[in-house]
Amino acid sequence: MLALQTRGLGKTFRVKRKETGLTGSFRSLWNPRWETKEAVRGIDLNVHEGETVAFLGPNGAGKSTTIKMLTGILHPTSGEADVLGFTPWKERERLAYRIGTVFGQKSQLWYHLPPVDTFELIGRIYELKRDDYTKRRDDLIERFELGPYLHTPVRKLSLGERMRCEIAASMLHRPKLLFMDEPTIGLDAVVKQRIRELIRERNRKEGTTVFLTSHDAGDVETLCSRAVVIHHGGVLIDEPVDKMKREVLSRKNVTLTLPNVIDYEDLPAIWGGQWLQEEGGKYRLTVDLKQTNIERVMGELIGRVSFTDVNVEDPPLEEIIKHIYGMRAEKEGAG
Ligand SMILES: Nc1ncnc2c1ncn2[C@@H]1O[C@H](COP(=O)(O)OP(=O)(O)OP(=O)(O)O)[C@@H](O)[C@H]1O
Repeated sequence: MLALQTRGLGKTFRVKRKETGLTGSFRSLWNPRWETKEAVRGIDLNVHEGETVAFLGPNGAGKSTTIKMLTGILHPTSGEADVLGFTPWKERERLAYRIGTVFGQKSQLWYHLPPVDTFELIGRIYELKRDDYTKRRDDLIERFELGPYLHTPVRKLSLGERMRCEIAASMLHRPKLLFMDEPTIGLDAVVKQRIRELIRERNRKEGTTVFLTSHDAGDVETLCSRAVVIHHGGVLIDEPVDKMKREVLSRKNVTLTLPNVIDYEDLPAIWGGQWLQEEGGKYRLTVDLKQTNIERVMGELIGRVSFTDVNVEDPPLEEIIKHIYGMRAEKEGAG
């Protein structure tokens, strides 16, 4: 069964045209000129119940605008969407009972209240039966380990603590479909990983469909089974994450901080690795995990370079997407 379907979904904004110079600024104040901006241009998507979909793309690609249309916050300019049997912008309230939303950059918890009070309010807003609500709340508190800060006002929580509460709150009414816009933004690696596990667990245990945007390749790799990449408002790639992993997610960036700035030529050749740009005393090595593994690379580095700090992470998603374009263009050229 489909949880979500769109056909030609598009959104155009009307924006004031920027005029140059002082005279232009005054003119646009009294007599603004308008132009249209196509944020989303005809997206076709099918998401099945229980799927975990990463909705990716560079800054300004149209991800948030699409999520806003799918949750009923924005009216589209063109096209259709069906989310759990509802047309989001026409049946927003009814849809709200069936979906959960998490916006990493915007808190949905009451800032001055402790999370436990927000949970209580949500329970009442969604008219949850008392026994069901208590059981569900206590289960989420236990799984998300919220006990220690349940009674602390949200404004005093760390970002990681708040995000766990945000996600638990979005799940209180057992939504069938979760929309998450950058749920791990700004979190440290350990908290990110824990949050991914918790979302994945809900997907496995309750079959919750997850539709997530992120700039973090780790979110895609550990959480999602399918990746949809959009660019300039249209779908470019729609494929299983496993395929993407085989092609491009098999790389890691190792950043070393050296005590002194040295010449690139003095850096040792590392099997399966390639040295990239330098910033100050930082040197980046891109490692192809199809050829080697991090343990081996670290072994080689420790014996041959003296460094003061090391950091191993996924390449930025923008880099991965660029790499995909490059590979596809090469293939098409060769074919
Ligand atoms: N209310 C608005 N009025 C005018 N233009 C808008 C509005 N909202 C978004 N846009 C424009 O639409 C385009 C898509 O924006 P959107 O926020 O959907 O991108 P995004 O993929 O979510 O980007 P990011 O990764 O930076 O959050 C951008 O060019 C943006 O400037």
